Amino acid sequence: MTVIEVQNLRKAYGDTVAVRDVSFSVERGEIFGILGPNGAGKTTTVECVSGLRRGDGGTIRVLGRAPADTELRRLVGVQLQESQLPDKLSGREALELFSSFYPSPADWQALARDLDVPLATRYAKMSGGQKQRLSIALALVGNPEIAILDELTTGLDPQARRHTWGLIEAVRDRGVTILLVTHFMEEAERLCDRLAVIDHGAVVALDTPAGLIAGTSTEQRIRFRPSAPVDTALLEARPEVRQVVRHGSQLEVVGTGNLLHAVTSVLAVNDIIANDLRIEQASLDDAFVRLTGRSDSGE
Ligand SMILES: Nc1ncnc2c1ncn2[C@@H]1O[C@H](COP(=O)(O)OP(=O)(O)OP(=O)(O)O)[C@@H](O)[C@H]1O
Repeated sequence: MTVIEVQNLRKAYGDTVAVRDVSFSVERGEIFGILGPNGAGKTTTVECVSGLRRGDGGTIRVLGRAPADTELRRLVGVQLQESQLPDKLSGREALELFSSFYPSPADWQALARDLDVPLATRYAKMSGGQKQRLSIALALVGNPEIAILDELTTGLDPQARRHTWGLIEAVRDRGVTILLVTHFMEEAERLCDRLAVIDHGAVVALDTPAGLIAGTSTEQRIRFRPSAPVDTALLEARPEVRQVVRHGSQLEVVGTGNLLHAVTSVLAVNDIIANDLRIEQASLDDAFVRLTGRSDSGE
């Protein structure tokens, strides 16, 4: 069942067209990612879905309603990139206050424990990571059906980031649908069921992480140190092999299909052992570069 439907969304700020043409739909229970370089229009898109901004064109439906529908405040939890709270509010006060807005809130103490939110610290005194963890907890405290998380792990150290991924998966396992904006390829690959790659205000690809990677290249590279000299013509004679390159004592074989089987069977017939064998395949980074022409996501 579709819970978020965005069709031909457009939004400009004066002369700057932030979102040119964005369409995607999110199914109940999935973690749907929006990935793209800086300034691609990701935040503007999710702000329109959250009802915080109005698009100039296109349609958005969240649980069948228009984003501004007040009923959605109860059903959708939002964690935004730069949430600002009053400086004097402590973690405990913020969680207590927010949970009082909802008819059946989550156990905020358990959330604070899971996310390591400092309860006694005032907002102004919190580190960037602590503020971030508090804002994630606030997005989840109302027990929402949908959680919208923008750059949820930016500013967290790698360990805290991995811990947060586990928490997000646990939230999804409770049936919450998650719309996630991220810069991090590893995060997108690990967490998202499907991804929309946005560039210059438009969706340039929409697929599973594995589908995006497969669309990039089916080519593989195998590197190894042969235990004895190899007649490279024997490898090149195999249809799976496109190229064999020597790098000192190492051989690199580039090809497609069941390349590993092709290489190991040639070596086995010739009593050669492949030492230090490594296989390289296309990654989500490669897919991102192909789709956006940029070498990183702007971290
Ligand atoms: N309030 C605003 N007023 C004017 N221009 C804006 C505003 N917010 C965003 N923009 C511009 O709109 C474009 C898209 O911005 P947006 O924040 O949606 O992108 P983003 O993909 O989320 O980027 P980032 O990864 O840097 O957060 C950018 O050119 C940005 O400078």
